[in-house]
Formats: sequence, structure tokens, C-alpha cells
Amino acid sequence: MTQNLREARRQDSPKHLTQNGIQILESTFITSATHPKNAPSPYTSEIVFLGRSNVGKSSLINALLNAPLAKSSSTPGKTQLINFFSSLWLKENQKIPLSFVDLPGFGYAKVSKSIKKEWEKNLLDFLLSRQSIKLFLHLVDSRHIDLDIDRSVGEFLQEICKGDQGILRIYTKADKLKQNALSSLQHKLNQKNLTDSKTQSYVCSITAQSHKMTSIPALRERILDFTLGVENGV
Ligand SMILES: Nc1nc2c(ncn2[C@@H]2O[C@H](COP(=O)(O)OP(=O)(O)OP(=O)(O)O)[C@@H](O)[C@H]2O)c(=O)[nH]1
Ligand SMILES: [Mg+2]
Repeated sequence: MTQNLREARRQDSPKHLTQNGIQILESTFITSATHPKNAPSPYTSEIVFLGRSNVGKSSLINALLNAPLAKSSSTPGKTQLINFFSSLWLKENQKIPLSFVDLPGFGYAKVSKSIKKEWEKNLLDFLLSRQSIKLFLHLVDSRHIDLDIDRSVGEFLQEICKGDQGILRIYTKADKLKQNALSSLQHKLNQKNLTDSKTQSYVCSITAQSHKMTSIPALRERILDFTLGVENGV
């Protein structure tokens, strides 16, 4: 998307939003990096979105920022660059600057295997070395919860996650689950959250709301809690 189009869309979106005591004062697109080494210098806490292509990373960023800044598409592989967004949130008179990082989805590449391997290695190095990352959001499609690739990514994140970082696993597109499948997933995650201190899991949808899912405003709260260190006592 061109910068102009992003600007136009941004102006169309509500100036701010108040829900659950969190107000979104502003959100903007910063830049796209073609390679991790071209990433802008970090200036604030960063929240990174990773997951398979088409799982809903860009859509979730837009829902959280309440602005259509990240381009989403039903065609997998839409996001091929690392896109940086900044946002300013207000909670209890405290202004909190946050950066959101939209990564290309794994499991998709219209490039040769060797380039793909190199790209994935660079991305993993980026995740490993960028100190400003405070939260990893690992998105998993609610309908396909046991894929090897997600298991590997989950294990990788657990390994690299430092004391001042957190991991949230978000099960996306929960609106596509039947009620009994949604209930059983929610039950499973409630149990898992009690025993897994490093990764907390939530079921979410950007298109529907139900008491069996974590709403977007509630997810904003969780993101702030982790980023500000409430969860890990930082
Ligand atoms: N039903 C439903 N569709 C969703 C939800 N979240 C995202 N989608 C749709 O899923 C498709 C992919 O969403 P994206 O946000 O582009 O996915 P992505 O993970 O950024 O994909 P890549 O950029 O290819 O890695 C789009 O058609 C979205 O509208 C959801 O909660 N429910
Ligand atoms: Mg995307």
C-alpha cells in the first residue's frame, strides 16, 4: 500500500477510542523493511506478530489499533516485508508509546527454497537479537491447532524469551469454530494457562464476540499488562 493510501485511511479512522479504560490516541505506519538489517532503530517497546501466512496477523494489528493500517488479504503471502507501526495509548493518565511489528507469514514463499531458508534465518536472528521486543504474539488458526510449524515456533519462542519479555498465543478466527469446538478449546487453554507460566493463550476473533472468546479490548489490556511488566513482575 502506498504511503498516501495509508494516510487517507488513517484520516478516515476514528481519532481515538475509549474502551476498558484504554484510549488509543494515535496510530501510524512507520516503515517497511525489506530485510531485518534495515529495520528502523527501536525507540520504544515492540510487540511482534508472527504466525503462518493468512492466520490473521495484519487483521489483528488493525483491530487492536482500530485503524486499517496493515494491509490484509484473503490471499496468503500478502505481507512480505517487515512493517512497523507506532501507536500511543493512554491508560490512567499514563501515555504509553508502543510499536507493532507485522512479520511476513511463515509457510509461504514464492521464492526459491534457499532464499526462503536464508530469509527465515534472518527473521529468527531478528527475533533473537532485538532487545526492544517486549512481547511476542504467536498467532495460531483455531481450526488447526496442532501443526508442527506452530509447535516449533512455540518452542523457539520459549527458548529465546528473556525475563523482560512475554509470549501470548492467540488462537484466531474463532468465529469459524462450532460452539462445542470453541468451548472445548477455551477449556483446554484455561487449563494450560494455569500451568504454563511463560506463554498465555487466548481465543479471539476480529469479526465476532462471545463470552467464550477474549475480546479485542480485553486483548489490548493483556498486551499492556505484559508490556508494562505486570505479568512477569518486571
Ligand atoms: N472469519 C475471520 N476471518 C479473519 C479473522 N482474522 C482475519 N481474517 C481473514 O483472514 C484473511 C487473512 O488475514 P491477514 O490479516 O491478511 O493474514 P496475515 O496473517 O497477515 O497473512 P500474511 O500477510 O499472508 O502472512 C483475511 O481475509 C482476513 O479478513 C477472524 O478473526 N475471523
Ligand atoms: Mg499480513
